[in-house]
Amino acid sequence: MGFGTVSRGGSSRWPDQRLCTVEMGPPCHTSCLSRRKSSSSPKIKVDLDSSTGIAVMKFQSPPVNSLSLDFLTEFCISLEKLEMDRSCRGVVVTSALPKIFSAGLDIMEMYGKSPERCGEFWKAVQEMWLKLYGSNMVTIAAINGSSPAGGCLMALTCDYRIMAENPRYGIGLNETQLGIVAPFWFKDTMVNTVGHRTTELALELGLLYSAPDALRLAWWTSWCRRTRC
Ligand SMILES: CCCCCCCCCCC/C=C/C(=O)SCCNC(=O)CCNC(=O)[C@H](O)C(C)(C)COP(=O)(O)OP(=O)(O)OC[C@H]1O[C@@H](n2cnc3c(N)ncnc32)[C@H](O)[C@@H]1OP(=O)(O)O
Repeated sequence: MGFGTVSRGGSSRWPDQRLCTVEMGPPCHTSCLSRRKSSSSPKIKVDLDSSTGIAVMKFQSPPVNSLSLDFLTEFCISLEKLEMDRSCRGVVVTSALPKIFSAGLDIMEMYGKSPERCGEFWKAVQEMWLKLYGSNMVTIAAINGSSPAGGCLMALTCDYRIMAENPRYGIGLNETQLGIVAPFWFKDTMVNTVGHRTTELALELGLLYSAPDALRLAWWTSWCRRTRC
């Protein structure tokens, strides 16, 4: 898989060349197996291959990988651990569930909760964004399913995006369709990737894009024809 250039950088872990290639090669032989580190929390599984420096973080929170307080907390802890592991240079975030990358913020977290709990949840959403956006590692979203609203934010916050091509999968900040205004920093993250005009239209109409449509609008430089990638 090949990826395009980005405007961010400044970390020693970024490759010298601005064009970065990630090889997802055949299964390793025995000597390589010892270089693999796995860790699993209830909602997130992480596999780090120290020989390549690439970690794969898989979301495993059925039914839809919604971003609950628990999920976000586990996500931040997993990212921090990788951040502290000097053998890790890049992380691929993806889903272990069929058809869904992430359904976005957990709606149940925003209903009938105490002000304290709401505050804690909202802080965790912001923390996820800050940690992912500010990561020293190369971050890649392998979007193997639908990714509305907060799921889209997470993908946009990564340095690169690859999406599986399937007409049933949509990605976008569709909050308007839900009667919610996307927070300004959701909007800014989208502007940084696809520009003002596309963002304006997408947010006004609450659009969800298919992989080829999103590619045309420069959401990413690659998409994957397999339904699972
Ligand atoms: C306290 C906060 C203070 C701050 C206040 C400001 C708040 C502003 C927030 C603004 C930003 C908002 C960002 C968001 O991300 S809001 C969430 C937006 N996401 C959605 O609306 C997704 C809706 N879901 C879907 O479109 C589909 O479910 C999906 C395409 C993801 C999957 O479709 P599928 O047909 O496969 O599955 P189902 O629809 O049958 O769903 C299966 C079960 O999953 C539950 N579900 C779905 N989405 C969510 C979700 N986001 N949170 C929690 N639960 C979710 C769904 O209800 C089904 O459950 P049941 O099986 O129990 O019925």
